[in-house]
Amino acid sequence: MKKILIDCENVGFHYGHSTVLENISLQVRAGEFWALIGPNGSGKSTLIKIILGLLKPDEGTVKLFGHSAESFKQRERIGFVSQKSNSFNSGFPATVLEVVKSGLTRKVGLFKGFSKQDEQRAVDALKIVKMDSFSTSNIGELSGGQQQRVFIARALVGDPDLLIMDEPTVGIDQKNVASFYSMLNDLNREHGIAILLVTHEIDLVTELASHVACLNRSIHFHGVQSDYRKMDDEHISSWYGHPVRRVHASKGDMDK
Ligand SMILES: Nc1ncnc2c1ncn2[C@@H]1O[C@H](COP(=O)(O)OP(=O)(O)OP(=O)(O)O)[C@@H](O)[C@H]1O
Repeated sequence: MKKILIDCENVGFHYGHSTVLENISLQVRAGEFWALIGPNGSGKSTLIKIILGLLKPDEGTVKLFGHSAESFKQRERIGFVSQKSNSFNSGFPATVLEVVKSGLTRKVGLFKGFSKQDEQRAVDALKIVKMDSFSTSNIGELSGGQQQRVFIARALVGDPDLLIMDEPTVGIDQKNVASFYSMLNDLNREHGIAILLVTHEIDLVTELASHVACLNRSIHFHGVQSDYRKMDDEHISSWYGHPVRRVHASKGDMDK
């Protein structure tokens, strides 16, 4: 059995009197690719914040790599990319390489210089996301999709086992979304990095993901992708809160 990286057990969370999450039990294992889907306001970002240790659950427990989330020290084992990463304007004074290296500050220390080896790691991370030819460009001069690739490289530079992403394709134009997902597919299949991806793209991404979790305050389905695909749209619509019709993209669409 593969190692459990994220283990949520009966997690509950409230903002004031409003219950946002209840009874969430979810396990993400090494090498798996999870899509976390659900309608607006269903608690996806809140669950991610709890997993990242930014919010404390009111009920239940979260373990990361077998340790309680509070005592988990090896934060570099988890890379995080949010939906707000791609927001630099053209005047922002940092190169692509500098942005990627900033992902090492937790490891290296804020006031220590970067070594040659750190530099090389940043270049290697940029190669993985196919952005190495932009290393000296100013981050603000890149498109939203390119910036988001750089943020993936920044999340990868610490050599994580797990990448958590909260709607990383927000702001990326539709024609670049498929190639972005294709890159995630490579990260997962070729580099063995486990992925937990929050997304609204219920068609494309569930072709990619090995597992799917459907959230709307509680988990309505979690399991392997093939079982998710067998569910009928009416069933999904009933917990989604509005009609959902999935269009099954072929895997070929992803590789374009
Ligand atoms: N800081 C906060 N204080 C109070 N309520 C909040 C706060 N953040 C989120 N909420 C509420 O909690 C619920 C879940 O929000 P959350 O952002 O987790 O949902 P989501 O599934 O990520 O939504 P979306 O798909 O729209 O990004 C929503 O009703 C939201 O209004």
